[in-house]
Amino acid sequence: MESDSDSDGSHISATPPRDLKPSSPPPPPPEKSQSHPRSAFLSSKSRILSKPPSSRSNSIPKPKNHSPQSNATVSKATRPDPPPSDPFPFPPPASTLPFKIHRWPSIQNIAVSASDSLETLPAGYFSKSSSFSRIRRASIDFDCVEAYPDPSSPSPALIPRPDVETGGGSDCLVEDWLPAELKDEVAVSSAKSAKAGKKHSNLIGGNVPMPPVKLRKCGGGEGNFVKLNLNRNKRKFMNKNRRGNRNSSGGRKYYRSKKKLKTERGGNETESVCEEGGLAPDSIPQQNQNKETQRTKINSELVEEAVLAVRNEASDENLVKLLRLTHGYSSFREGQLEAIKMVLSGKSSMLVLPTGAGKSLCYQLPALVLPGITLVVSPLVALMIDQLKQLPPMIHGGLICSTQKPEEVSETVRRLQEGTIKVLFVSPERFLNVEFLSIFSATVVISLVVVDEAHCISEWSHNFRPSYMRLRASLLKAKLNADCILAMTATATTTTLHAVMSALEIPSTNLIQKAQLRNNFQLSVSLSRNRMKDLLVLIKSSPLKEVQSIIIYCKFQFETDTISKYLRDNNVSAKSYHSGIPAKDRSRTQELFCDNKIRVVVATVAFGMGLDKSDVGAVVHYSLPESLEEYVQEIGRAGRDGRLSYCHLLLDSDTYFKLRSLMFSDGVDNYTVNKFLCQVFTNDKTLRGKICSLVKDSASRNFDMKDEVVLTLLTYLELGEVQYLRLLPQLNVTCTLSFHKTPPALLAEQDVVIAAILKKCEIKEGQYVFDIPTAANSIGFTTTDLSNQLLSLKLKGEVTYELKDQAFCYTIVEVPANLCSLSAHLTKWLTDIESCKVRKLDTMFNAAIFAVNECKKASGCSGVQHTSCLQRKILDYFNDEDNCDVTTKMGQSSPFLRADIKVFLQGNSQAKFTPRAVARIMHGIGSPAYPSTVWSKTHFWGRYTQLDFLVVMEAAKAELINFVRKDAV
Ligand SMILES: Nc1ncnc2c1ncn2[C@@H]1O[C@H](COP(=O)(O)OP(=O)(O)OP(=O)(O)O)[C@@H](O)[C@H]1O
Repeated sequence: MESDSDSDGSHISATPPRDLKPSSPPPPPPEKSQSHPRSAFLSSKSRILSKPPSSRSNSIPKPKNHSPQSNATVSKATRPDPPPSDPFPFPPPASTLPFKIHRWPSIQNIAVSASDSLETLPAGYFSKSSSFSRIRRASIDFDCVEAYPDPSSPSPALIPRPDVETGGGSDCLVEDWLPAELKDEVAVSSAKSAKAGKKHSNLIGGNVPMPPVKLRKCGGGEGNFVKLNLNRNKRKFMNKNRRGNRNSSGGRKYYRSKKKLKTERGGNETESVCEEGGLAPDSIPQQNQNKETQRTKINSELVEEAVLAVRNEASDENLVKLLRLTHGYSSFREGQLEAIKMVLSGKSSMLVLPTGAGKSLCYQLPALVLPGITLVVSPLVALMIDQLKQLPPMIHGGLICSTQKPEEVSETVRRLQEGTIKVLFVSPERFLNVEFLSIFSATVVISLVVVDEAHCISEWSHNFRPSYMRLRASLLKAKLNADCILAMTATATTTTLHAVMSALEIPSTNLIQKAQLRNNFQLSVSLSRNRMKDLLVLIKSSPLKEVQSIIIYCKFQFETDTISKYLRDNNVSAKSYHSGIPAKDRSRTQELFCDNKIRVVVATVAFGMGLDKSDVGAVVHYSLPESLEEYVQEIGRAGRDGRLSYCHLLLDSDTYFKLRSLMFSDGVDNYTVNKFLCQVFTNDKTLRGKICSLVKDSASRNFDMKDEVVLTLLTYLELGEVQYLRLLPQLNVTCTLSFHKTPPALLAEQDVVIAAILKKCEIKEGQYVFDIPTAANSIGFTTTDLSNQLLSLKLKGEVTYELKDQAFCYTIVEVPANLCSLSAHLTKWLTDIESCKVRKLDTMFNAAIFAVNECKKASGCSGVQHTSCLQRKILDYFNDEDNCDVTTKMGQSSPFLRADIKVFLQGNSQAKFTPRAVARIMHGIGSPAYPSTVWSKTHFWGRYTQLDFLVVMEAAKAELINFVRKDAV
């Protein structure tokens, strides 16, 4: 068998390889190919704004040397190979081309691994496989093919598990997805083959080298180190200066100029500008300090009086007075007063206001008035820090997240218990866990729970966060005695709103919803064949050339770096921003941008959350957003000062195809989920209530699921309708210990932990290797207790140790009565979420395509400017998602697909595949068991990105069945 996946039978490929050099003229194209999708980009619509003629010179596509028709060395390449249906119904080209173009647009451009550099995907970005439903449609019952398998004794039908270190392919055996009758056939055949010493033809060979799977850095979604008490040294009452100012850094500038002045006058050169933007308190001249103190005192008294007045009567007048004193604003914005009054009267409410409309104020004022504390649950640490900083000085805030040091958490708890914190920010991962609940003694009363970015609760939102499942009214009431909830979002469809309000038990009468789109945007979109050039032209042409601050959003980290460099090379001051850049450099970039020292930030989605720069004048989407929600959220970074701002989308098909493929990168199948559950709820009953662990690396390869998907499943098992388990902090579970002073046996006599370790360890080359949870369980310790004990022995010089194998840890609360139905339920849940995400992407793409291709330009749209039609699409979408056009532009069939899959399987007959695995390879998506580093070498990699993933998966299933059947005969 061929072991090199690069030579997987490409010479008999049904479609030609991509990289062969042309050696004969292209074959005559089929009639249909005149409407080649790429050629659509040549239409006049593809010209962006006032693009100079030179940039249009490449408007006629050159045949690529990888194109099907250019390859005469391939046996079947003499026939045209476009898919029969037009997956991309752009209008035919206006130009008369010297040759016809076939339909395989730059597949190699699309073939980027899913794991390459896609910016932090929301936790809910897993796919599921529609395989579940598709398989059902094919009336093959794949449910529970292996209910409760004993992991130690594989069914005779199963092929021996491969060594995942050495081969490609997952631990999900090819037979797992087979119909029962075929499994029997294969079982017989396998047994025969085994007797005859024959290797199963679809078995992973041990000779395909498997590169190490890149692990993400641990730390989850709360990756930033957070200093406590950020608002402690805040300048008092500087908010009025800072807020509502065209230049949001006005306050900072004021202080900086003072510093400069002082230095010029020979003042102390060592005085520092504090991180929050003002001078450090000790540098303020004594006289000023006194005045400041005096003012603060008077203000505090006034605020206290105003608070009392509101407590007596929450009238408009009293509230405006309080607003003036706390925030310096003379009036409320639309929706604010309504929301504040609702909350003050103890009614849970749902607040939907556009980005930048001032939602934070709707909990800040009540926090001051209500007797207890206000808990704010926020999805990102960066966002929490920002919100903490933005609290007015008289509202004391604190923050709790998992990346804090223990002493920082203790300090917050101390302040909380002594009553000096009014607003506490907490991440959803922390919320309601045992440690968190222990903070709240009877003395700490919670008056209000605020759920920021509340759409994250709903699976049907664009940004579902499994950890938000913790936020259910019933749980909040039971565990925190919290009756009043304020849910806030800027972007939610009707479906999402219903889901959120139902989870938080908010009556429909308590919905405060204003238009989800501000009306100071000019929305434009253009088709682009050369986005980089078009972007430069855009920025250097009117109206953007007059705009001081611009954000460019990209989907991939590498794009942000490339584009910012390109812009700099062309005299545009630009910096990139993404989560791969060190935090210090990121804040520096944000600071430079806020201070107008750089004009452009080229960023992934990581930039903008909590950014309160009011004068961003333009947002350019270099990549298609994944949903209209994302689009609205990102354009919402512009024009927060109310001025007209420009939002341009550079539309290209490659990005759409790539994103659509990636939507399927996290899918799961019922049989995989079933196996997963079997491993989680191990048959070993003695483990009930004990600490269990799943090593991330091996679990993700065995089940061919990303860490995020594993975590989502575990989170569901903890927070779903029934609590099956309790998640514990993740840790490295394998410890290799060396003793240095006291001999091990002697130390064991003095130390119960060492005694337990010696009983549970293996000795390898003089070192003691053990599993931390196993050792902890044997003496009833928590893993933290055991780790602390080891640490103290290390500090005494007794031992040194190394830790490895990062794992998810949990204890089992209840073993599900029926693993099969639970796995079916979980699979359907994930599948539905994936379909929803795909629909959202299609809707976004359709809206953009409508603007460039179908907009009649009757109602104010003109040229590339489509404010009116896009606004209408967006509002329709938010008002009633179901009415939106979600027809897909993806191809639904190809005459060559089955043949290509067959060739691929033949060329890799030693590897095991599932239909999903094959479809992923055809779509150029890497996965833990089939990493792009290995599989991108096959020439089928990413070949069918323009065909619907589900269609490819169906074809793969049919071919795999044929393959196995043949093998069984
Ligand atoms: N009544 C008001 N008058 C003037 N400015 C206000 C008022 N309320 C809020 N603002 C200012 O509007 C800006 C945006 O407020 P905020 O950050 O709360 O918006 P948001 O709705 O939470 O936005 P996002 O959804 O983007 O987080 C802030 O600078 C805030 O101080």
